[in-house]
Amino acid sequence: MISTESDARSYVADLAGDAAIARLDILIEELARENELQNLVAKATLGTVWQRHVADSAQLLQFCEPSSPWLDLGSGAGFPGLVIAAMRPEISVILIESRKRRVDWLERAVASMELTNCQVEGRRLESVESVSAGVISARAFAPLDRLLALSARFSTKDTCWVLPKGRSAAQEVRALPKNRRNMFHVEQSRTDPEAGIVVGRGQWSAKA
Ligand SMILES: C[S@@+](CC[C@H](N)C(=O)[O-])C[C@H]1O[C@@H](n2cnc3c(N)ncnc32)[C@H](O)[C@@H]1O
Repeated sequence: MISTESDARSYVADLAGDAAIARLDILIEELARENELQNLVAKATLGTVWQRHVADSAQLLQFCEPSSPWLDLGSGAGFPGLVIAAMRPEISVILIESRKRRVDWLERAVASMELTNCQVEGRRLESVESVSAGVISARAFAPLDRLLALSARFSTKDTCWVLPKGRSAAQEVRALPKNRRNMFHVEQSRTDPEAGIVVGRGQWSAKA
């Protein structure tokens, strides 16, 4: 379990190296500044930002082979999407976010971090043009059934899903229709012993 800030930083460095750490340091510095102006993350989490946000995002790389495009739904402050883009420059990452101030923040962060593999779709997911996603991630975006209904059209038989879901992960999977829920399983989070990540592969069909 990743239980200190230095553990979290080393964990990310081991997965992605110094260039990624340099980009993430920029993110953390700018996030602290921007959080004074808009509520991007809970203020209390800024002191443990490597554990609560950066490593929490980075761990998704251990559950899914990254492939393009990686769609991050409801990116908000940029987690996990900005972290994945910083750690995997060879993957194209699309951040989908509807709130204007957050879209502006994400665009500034992409520029400051000098990410050339990351694009911000500043609109509601419902109006984003369909693409075949290599990976779909979403942290704190929507209940699982709604998330799947909204994003089914981006999935193919090869799409990998990584959906941090906190304590409700297993319960949300159990609530899916019986004949289709077996494409998902729950992995334990490495940053929070009580949290689960819904992981799956395949195409979700919006119809039963
Ligand atoms: C609770 S925040 C989570 C942000 C980030 N993923 C994180 O974990 O820090 C959810 C974000 O989803 C965005 N959102 C909600 N519904 C959306 C939709 N239909 N399309 C695009 N973005 C949406 C909100 O504006 C908000 O920024």
